[in-house]
Amino acid sequence: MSLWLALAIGNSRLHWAAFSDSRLLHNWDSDYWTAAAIAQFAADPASAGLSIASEVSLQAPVPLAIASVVPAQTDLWQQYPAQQILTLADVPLAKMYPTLGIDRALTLWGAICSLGAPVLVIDAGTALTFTAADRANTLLGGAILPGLRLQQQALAQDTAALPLVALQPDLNLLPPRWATDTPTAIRSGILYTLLASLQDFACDWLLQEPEGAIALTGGDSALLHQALSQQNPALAARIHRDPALIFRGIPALRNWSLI
Ligand SMILES: Nc1ncnc2c1ncn2[C@@H]1O[C@H](COP(=O)(O)OP(=O)(O)OP(=O)(O)O)[C@@H](O)[C@H]1O
Ligand SMILES: CC(C)(CO)[C@@H](O)C(=O)NCCC(=O)O
Ligand SMILES: [K+]
Repeated sequence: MSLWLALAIGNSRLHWAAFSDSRLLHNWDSDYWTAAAIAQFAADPASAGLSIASEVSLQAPVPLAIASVVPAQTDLWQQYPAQQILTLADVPLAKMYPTLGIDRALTLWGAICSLGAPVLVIDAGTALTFTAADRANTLLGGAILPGLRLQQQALAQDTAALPLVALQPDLNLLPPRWATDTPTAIRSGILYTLLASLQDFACDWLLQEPEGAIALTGGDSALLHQALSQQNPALAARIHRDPALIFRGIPALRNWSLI
């Protein structure tokens, strides 16, 4: 079995998937790697302690498809000998604009490959993005806002009195909306407005495309899906959560040849 990896470089961390031919075996997240760790991995992949290492034989260097929205990280990984950097030109979507993030293009393409078009993707990452395609795989556009952690950090960093709070101490319990202490007021403000944004974009999407699919991915997708299922169970049930969405369409990219 020949193994290759896909690496999506986000603004907070790395997202990985292991593939055997076009089959996605397994996906996981990690912190950023140092240049030394990358060089070590190129020479001796088993040394990285990847959890797939025991199932398959790892040839050095393991082929690696990279999608990055962080130029400094792209530079670092360009030193890796068996990499292919994915670009918008590889993604078979029409009407992409030149500065569209490759993660948004790939995640949308992944959603089309797994759910079909038309589809709306909600990526709850460092930035939270909405990105939609019509039934002809044409990008309709979308929106970008600060994600959950970024909102918490912005409040804590740019005010004197507001602390950095844990967003939801109990995943199964939405905070009271009308809070009477500071940490709960922050949780309420961020969570209820994010849920409102999500519902507003989703409702607009379903007006436009009543049979359209909706996919949710990103580091905060579990929390947001759980919170939404308490607030709006019918909408939550329509939303397909898939942490590996960005990887689903990589084997079906343009000119794809397993690197
Ligand atoms: N270990 C972690 N590091 C960073 N964020 C985490 C972690 N665990 C959970 N999160 C949550 O995940 C969110 C970031 O999501 P994700 O990891 O998908 O972002 P990213 O892919 O690095 O960023 P982007 O795609 O927007 O550039 C944060 O808002 C945070 O609440
Ligand atoms: C919006 C983010 C940060 C989400 O990861 C990324 O897709 C990006 O840097 N995009 C560039 C701008 C755009 O997509 O319009
Ligand atoms: K920036």
